[in-house]
Amino acid sequence: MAKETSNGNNHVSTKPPPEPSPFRKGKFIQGNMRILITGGAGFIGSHLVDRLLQNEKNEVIVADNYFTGSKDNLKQWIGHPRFELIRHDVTETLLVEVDQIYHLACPASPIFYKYNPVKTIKTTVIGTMNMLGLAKRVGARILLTSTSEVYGDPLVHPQDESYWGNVNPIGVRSCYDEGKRVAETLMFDYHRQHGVEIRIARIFNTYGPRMNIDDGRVVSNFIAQAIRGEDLTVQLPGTQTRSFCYVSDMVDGLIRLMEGENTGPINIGNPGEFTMLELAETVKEIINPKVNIIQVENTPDDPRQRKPDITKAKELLGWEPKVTLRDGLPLMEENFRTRLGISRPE
Ligand SMILES: NC(=O)c1ccc[n+]([C@@H]2O[C@H](COP(=O)([O-])OP(=O)(O)OC[C@H]3O[C@@H](n4cnc5c(N)ncnc54)[C@H](O)[C@@H]3O)[C@@H](O)[C@H]2O)c1
Ligand SMILES: O=C(O)[C@H]1O[C@H](OP(=O)(O)OP(=O)(O)OC[C@H]2O[C@@H](n3ccc(=O)[nH]c3=O)[C@H](O)[C@@H]2O)[C@H](O)[C@@H](O)[C@@H]1O
Repeated sequence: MAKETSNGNNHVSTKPPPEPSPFRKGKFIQGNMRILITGGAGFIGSHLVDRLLQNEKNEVIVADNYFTGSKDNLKQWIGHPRFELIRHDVTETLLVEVDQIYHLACPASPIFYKYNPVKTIKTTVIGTMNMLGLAKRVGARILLTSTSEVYGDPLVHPQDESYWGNVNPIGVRSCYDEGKRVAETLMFDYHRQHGVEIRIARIFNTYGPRMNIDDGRVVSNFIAQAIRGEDLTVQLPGTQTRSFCYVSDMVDGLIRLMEGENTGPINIGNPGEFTMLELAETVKEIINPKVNIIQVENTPDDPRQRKPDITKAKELLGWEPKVTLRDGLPLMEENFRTRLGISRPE
């Protein structure tokens, strides 16, 4: 019987987990932990690489198609003996021998995931199926970075993991929301049917250094606009809320989830909740008090409120975020100023 790691009886696998590599069972010498990170050239993935490679017992392989990520995010590791970078699209089969898989590959910013919605669905569905097939073959544990978007435009506030969501199945965001919902389903089906060891993180808006400057997400937009002295574009109505988690806290939560005994899904996010107007005011105050805040049209199906209930993460992972928005914004500002080549006025 597989270990009881899940949150409901019908979610617990009746199959033993697939056998890990014989290398893992070596009596005298245990090899390094080999970790695959799909989407590791992206924003969260590259910070995860940094953290995992601090442990000398870890080897990291990144597989990424560079759609929204870049080699630049990993330049400090290229040529390192415990690091390998593969240009690979997860919608194709990948044959590697690994012990753990952090499966992040997927465009995350709405403007990027809506750019080619069919490809986004292929990435979430076929990509996740491919990674689960790999996990099954090599006996690896796999963690999926799911999203708070599985809750859609939530009718429950704050959102806890038992909420099934309020998602438009045919809207312009559905390629991502529904794609991630199917990815979660696939994870639990491979767990129940094949015993694959799974972990699911439901990530809430995360920000920090290395986000693409023209990424389109709200924190990167406002910071780049404030540094350039442009208007901060608050999309209507401006009263919609989000909860923003600094990337170092996120990486810490993901590793704890991977190393722990719970399948999830577990919300990982910062419960501090802000309206977009409040966020704009805060960015203005901290980065450039001279800029104007303007209101612009929004896109369809934008969720009106979002705030994680992180009781499970606290209890099961001993995790809670440490970095407040006011502490995180200046860290991101510094990184954006360097990349934009605009220093802080004296
Ligand atoms: N940042 C957030 O606020 C947030 C919130 C919820 C969930 N997530 C999830 O976390 C993960 C990482 O998000 P991020 O913010 O770092 O985004 P990101 O866009 O910076 O990173 C995604 C990475 O995946 C790669 N990728 C995309 N499609 C691929 C494919 N078909 N094959 C291989 N690689 C592919 C991209 O090139 C990029 O490097 C995503 O799965 C996203 O859905 C992020
Ligand atoms: O937490 C999550 O689960 C999701 O968070 C974000 O999705 P979203 O919250 O829509 O991200 P943004 O594009 O940053 O939008 C946040 C809010 O800011 C507003 N916004 C955005 C950009 C802008 O310039 N101005 C502005 O007011 C949007 O209307 C929206 O209400 C991520 O990009 C998704 O990948 C992720 O899954």
